[in-house]
Amino acid sequence: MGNGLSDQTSILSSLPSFQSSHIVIWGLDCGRMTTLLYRLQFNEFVNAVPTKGFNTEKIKKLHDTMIKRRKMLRQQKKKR
Ligand SMILES: Nc1nc2c(ncn2[C@@H]2O[C@H](COP(=O)(O)OP(=O)(O)OP(=O)(O)O)[C@@H](O)[C@H]2O)c(=O)[nH]1
Ligand SMILES: [Mg+2]
Repeated sequence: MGNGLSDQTSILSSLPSFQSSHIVIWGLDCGRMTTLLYRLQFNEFVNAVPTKGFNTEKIKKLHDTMIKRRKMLRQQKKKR
């Protein structure tokens, strides 16, 4: 999942538009949850070590992505 998450924008753009939200990623050991979290946060592959407890990150990229997508949609509408 970490390496395979090549088109992050398409995944994020399928989420509903929101100002902020809490998202819990929960799964089996070595399920690549940490890899996914840091891929979303830093937009790069981080070689994660097994998590003790839990990781938490505030990701502003989601909102940025929504803004970019809205701008793109507005531009597309104007062209029509
Ligand atoms: N081959 C391969 N390995 C990956 C990929 N994504 C992540 N990994 C590796 O899989 C291992 C587990 O990833 P983690 O993100 O630590 O998994 P986790 O779900 O957080 O696991 P725990 O913290 O132990 O519960 C790490 O060694 C990663 O480097 C991938 O796309 N391909
Ligand atoms: Mg982990």
